[in-house]
Amino acid sequence: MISVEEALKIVRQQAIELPAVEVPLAEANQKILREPLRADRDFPPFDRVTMDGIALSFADFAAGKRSFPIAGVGAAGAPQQELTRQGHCIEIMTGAMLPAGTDTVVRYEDLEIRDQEAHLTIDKIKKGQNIHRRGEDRQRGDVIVPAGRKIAPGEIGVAATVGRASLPVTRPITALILSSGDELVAVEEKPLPHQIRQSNVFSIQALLQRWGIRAQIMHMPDDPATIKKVLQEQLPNYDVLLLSGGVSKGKFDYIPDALDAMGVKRLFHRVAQRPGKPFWFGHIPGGTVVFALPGNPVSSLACTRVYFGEWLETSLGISEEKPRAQLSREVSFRPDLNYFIQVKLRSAADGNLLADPVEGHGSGDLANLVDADAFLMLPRGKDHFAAGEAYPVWSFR
Ligand SMILES: Nc1nc2c(c(=O)[nH]1)N[C@H]1C(S)=C(S)[C@@H](COP(=O)(O)OP(=O)(O)OC[C@H]3O[C@@H](n4cnc5c(N)ncnc54)[C@H](O)[C@@H]3O)O[C@H]1N2
Ligand code: MOO
Repeated sequence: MISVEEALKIVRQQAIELPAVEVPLAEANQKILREPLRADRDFPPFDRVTMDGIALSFADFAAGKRSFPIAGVGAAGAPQQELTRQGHCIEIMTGAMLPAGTDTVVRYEDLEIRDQEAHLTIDKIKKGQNIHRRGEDRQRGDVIVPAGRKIAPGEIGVAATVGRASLPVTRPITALILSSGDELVAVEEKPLPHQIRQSNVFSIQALLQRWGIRAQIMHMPDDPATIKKVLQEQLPNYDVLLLSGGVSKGKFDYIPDALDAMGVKRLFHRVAQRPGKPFWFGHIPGGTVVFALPGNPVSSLACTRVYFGEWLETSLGISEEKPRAQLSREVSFRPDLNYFIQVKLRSAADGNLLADPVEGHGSGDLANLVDADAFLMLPRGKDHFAAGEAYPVWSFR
């Protein structure tokens, strides 16, 4: 049995390289950008008026002028106007190019217009006011978004503004979620007294959607020959297989042997943690990575969130230190295991993230997951955890 830290390290070492694919802008959100986005023009591309009002020359104001005959009107989207008559102004709208021959904009709220003339109603204006200067934000040729960045609404807006209708992004992972167990029946079926409905595969599929993965689902009976056949057929088709159930010590727990027989190399089996102790992890060298998750619903969800999440984020180059949350009350846990305790998260008045333990009835209690938001990792080596102590947290909401 290995420690959580060793297990995480091994999982990270199996990160894979994914190719880049071109996707339409509308599908790029949350994916990883593979090439830098550069400014094709200055940001903004011209001296942009930021208030509806009049554009004038500050020198006229400084010379004492307070009334300005209107020489023209400029809308956003119209070519640049030019003020040629000294002491005049041009009515100008937000988003328009600043007219040539002007350097200052006064908003409508600070003037009155009578007889085609604008009369200022304020005494103080600043030279250059209400203008967003050309190139003030970024210069043409600047890298605005570096390669490797996770795309979010800001990056989408920049891509659009520099004229990219499609973007090169990391191809999404292909994943198959495979359950096993003769007690499991389809969701649509009415279980007999000794049966239960499939649920893990759907929870795991939903969890994977947080990373934009559309995983397939399949079920296998507890029959070694069938399991091997399904594995043989499916292993070459996916980057990842997530198996649920059949990895502990039961007489019908065939998964580890079947994986071994199909050439999947075991990298570890059993981790010093609860839930999820019987977790099995391996790979086909240079090929498919396999997460064989313990069948209990809380265990399979916790292992997917923590280990699959870490593997995926490392593969995508976006693995980060996990956020931490503070226990809101004391907890005792005696076994010499890391404890991924279920918690509800809330933010305290001082801004700290607080974790309210919601322990439930063990790793088979799938109803408890609806009362929780996250797994908080309490470390081994102590059995009493005081209120206020902070630990890493993995949200599954
Ligand atoms: N002698 C031992 N027994 C067990 C150990 C152990 O160390 N020694 N570990 C326990 C722990 S911890 C866990 S977790 C489970 C994991 O066992 P398996 O991975 O072999 O899972 P199964 O036995 O197939 O299933 C466990 C439990 O979960 C239900 N299940 C399974 N798949 C699904 C599914 N797709 N949807 C809903 N529910 C599912 C299954 O019916 C069982 O009730 O082993 C302990 N035993
Ligand atoms: O992995 Mo088991 O989850 O401790 O019941």
